[in-house]
Amino acid sequence: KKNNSELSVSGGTRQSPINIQWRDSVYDPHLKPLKIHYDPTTCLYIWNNGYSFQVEFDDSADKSVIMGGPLENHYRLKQFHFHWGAINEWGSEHMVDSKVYPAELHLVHWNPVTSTSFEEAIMENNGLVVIGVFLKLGAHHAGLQKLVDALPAVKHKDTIVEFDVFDPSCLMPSCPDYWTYDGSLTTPPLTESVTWIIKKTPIEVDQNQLEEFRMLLFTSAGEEEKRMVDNFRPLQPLMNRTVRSSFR
Ligand SMILES: COc1ccc([C@H]2OC(=S)NC2=O)c(OC)c1
Ligand SMILES: [Zn+2]
Repeated sequence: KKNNSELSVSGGTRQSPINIQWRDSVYDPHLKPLKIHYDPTTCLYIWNNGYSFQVEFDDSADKSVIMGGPLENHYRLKQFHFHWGAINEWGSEHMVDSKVYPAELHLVHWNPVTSTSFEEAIMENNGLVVIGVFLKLGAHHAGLQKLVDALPAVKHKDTIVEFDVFDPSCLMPSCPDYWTYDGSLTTPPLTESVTWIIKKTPIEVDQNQLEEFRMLLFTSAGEEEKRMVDNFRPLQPLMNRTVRSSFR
C-alpha cells in the first residue's frame, strides 16, 4: 500500500498521457481479450464538473465490470467522461505516432478486490483501469447522440441531469486491439494508479456532435462564460516504461 507521497505525482515516473510510438510497442502474447459486461441500468446521471461532462454509474455491486486483458481481477465501472479541443485539429490526451484526435473518451473503473471505494482506489498502485477510446471526425454516432441531446441540461459547471439507461458498450469500437501501459490520472491528484488500456481503433462522430461538446461551459451560471474546450493535459515523458500491444 502506498500513501500519497509515495505515489509520486507530477514529478512522477509514470505520468499520463503519452505519445504511443507504434513501432516501440511490444506485442505481448499473454495479453487476453478484454471482457466488458456493462449493465445499462447502472447508469445514474450526467453532470458538468467544471472540467468535463461525466456520466456516473452505480458501483455498489459487480454489475458493470471489465476483466481479462492485462487485468488480474475484475474492475467496476464508476464513470466515463471526455477530453476534447476547440477545433478538430487537437483534443485527445494520448497520441499515436504523434497523431492527435479531436477527442478522447475515458471509461473509469476501480479495483473492488484491493479497495473499498473509488476514492480509495485512486491512491492504490493500479487501483484504477481507464479505457481510452479515440474519437475521429466521420459518420454520425447514433449511440453518442443520446448523450449529446442531454448536454444542454448540463451547460454550466455543477449542473446535473438524470440519465437513466445507457450502455457505454455502444461507445466501444468493435476491433479488440489495444495498447496497455502503467500511468496516472491526467488531472489533479495526478496519482500514478492507472492501468491504461488504449483502444487502437477510433470511433467516428460527426461535426455537430463535437460542436455540442464545445458548447458546454467551464463556468457556473451567472459567471462570465468560458467555453469548455481544450480540457486535455500535455504529453508526459515515457521514462522507463514499455507500451505493450494485444496485437501483432
Ligand atoms: C477524482 O477522480 C478523478 C480525477 C481526475 C481524473 C482525470 O484523470 C483522467 S485519466 N481523466 C481525468 O479527467 C479522473 O479520471 C479518471 C478521475
Ligand atoms: Zn480523463
